[in-house]
Amino acid sequence: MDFKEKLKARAEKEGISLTPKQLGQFELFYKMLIETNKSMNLTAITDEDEVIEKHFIDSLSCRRVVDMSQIRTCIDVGTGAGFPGIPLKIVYPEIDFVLVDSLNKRVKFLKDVKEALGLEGLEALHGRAEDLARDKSLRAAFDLCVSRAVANLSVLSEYCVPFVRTNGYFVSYKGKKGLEEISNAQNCMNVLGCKIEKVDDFRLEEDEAERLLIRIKKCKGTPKLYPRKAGTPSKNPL
Ligand SMILES: C[S@@+](CC[C@H](N)C(=O)[O-])C[C@H]1O[C@@H](n2cnc3c(N)ncnc32)[C@H](O)[C@@H]1O
Repeated sequence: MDFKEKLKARAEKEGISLTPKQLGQFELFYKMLIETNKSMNLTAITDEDEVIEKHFIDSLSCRRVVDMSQIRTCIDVGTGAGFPGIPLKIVYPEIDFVLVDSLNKRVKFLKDVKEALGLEGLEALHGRAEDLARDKSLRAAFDLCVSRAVANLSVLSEYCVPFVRTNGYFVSYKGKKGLEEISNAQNCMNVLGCKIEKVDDFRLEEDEAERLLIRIKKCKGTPKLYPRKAGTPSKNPL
């Protein structure tokens, strides 16, 4: 089977039906990822099957805990090479996405991906979450924030929750260590005015690793103090 056939079949098992256009966009993204990875550190995962499973299918898993048909705006914090943001944008083109990363060369790669794939309604922004969350056009502006492999849950919630509108969601993609992080995050949830509403524990078909999706609901406006200045959340987690 070629790349598109494999991805189509794998997505169908997850209940996702991909159009020829979407399959073409995934294939082009895969090619750009592998080509650019030769000169820039984007990902340690390069095998075709593994990219499909651990990057593409994994990125789409937030639909397990959020009704994506209710989402109009989404921000991906610490997106790196575009995970989970780019796969989500391909599958949900009607949602406006902002992808944020503190490494400019990765943001430049994402701008090239946007152009090549013809992704309308997607902006790649260079900056630290702690600084960008103070920008009036971004603060409390999103129905959903997603983030994978960026920081522990308390630190990450301080980065992410300020971007979410009241009653919106932050979904944190975690491995099995996520459970311990949840038990240490209660103070942080209280301070930020949010709560852990749902935890989904699952495995992907082609990967043994335990995965955890943590859905956090923002219950009220984030106090102005948060996020604290760049570097403070990770040095001194809430
Ligand atoms: C381990 S990578 C994960 C990338 C991607 N989310 C994934 O799952 O493949 C973490 C990324 O978060 C970015 N990052 C770390 N701290 C950040 C911050 N405070 N604000 C914005 N981006 C940050 C890094 O530059 C890096 O690209």
